[in-house]
Amino acid sequence: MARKFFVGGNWKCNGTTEEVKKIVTTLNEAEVPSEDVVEVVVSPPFVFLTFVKSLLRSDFHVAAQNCWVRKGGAFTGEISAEMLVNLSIPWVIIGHSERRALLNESNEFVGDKVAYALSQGLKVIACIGETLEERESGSTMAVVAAQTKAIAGKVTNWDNVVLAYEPVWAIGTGKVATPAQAQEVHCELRKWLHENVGGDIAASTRIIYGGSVNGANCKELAAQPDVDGFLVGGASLKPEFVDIIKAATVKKN
Ligand SMILES: O=C(CO)COP(=O)(O)O
Repeated sequence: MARKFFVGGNWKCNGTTEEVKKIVTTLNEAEVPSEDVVEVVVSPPFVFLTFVKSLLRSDFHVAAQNCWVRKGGAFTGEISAEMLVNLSIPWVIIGHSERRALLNESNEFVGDKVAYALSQGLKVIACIGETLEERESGSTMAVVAAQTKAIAGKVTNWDNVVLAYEPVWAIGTGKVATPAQAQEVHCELRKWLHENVGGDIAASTRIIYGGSVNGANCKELAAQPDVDGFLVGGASLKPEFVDIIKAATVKKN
């Protein structure tokens, strides 16, 4: 089954109103492959979500960077999945390594969040990835399999899930995984899905790569058979994000 190329821009905790307008203007003026070829989703901080949604071209979509694990209520500072649905925000990023590390989000908690967000009708970019220590000790696959298992155990319908492999050592470091390193893990993850979830789901679920992706390295990564797109941090705030979107055409050659 064909997997449509997916490019997400995770703006993290960045931007002023002026900067946000500038990024959106650049995206709106860009000539990129059609929606049939590439799915583009940008993820501004919560406070800019509706603003970006109102300005953004209609073939690009928005994602929140997080949401609460259950129904909203007395949870000061949290944003619920129901609120995102109410505002017609279609996507949410869950389990980013920055939240796992800095806010102690466990595999279990991330799995619960993914399940709840899906149950409310959101589409989810679920993030996994190993630290440098884990890679160097040879436990990369064990770590990402455990993270994926915690998610897979609670997901009944994979149609609205994109799996983002983001090695922690590659995030914000300029130290991108080599195409071979990315392909190896993506291929293993697809095998894991095949064995533990099902062949059809393994074949149809997009597994995207994140970690120091930029305009210069995106094409080689995109050419890998199991790399179905990207989740981009720093470079998604810059005009080169457009070049990363265009890397989708590599798949058609
Ligand atoms: O964390 C990331 C995307 O979610 C990747 O960040 P960088 O592209 O800045 O390395």
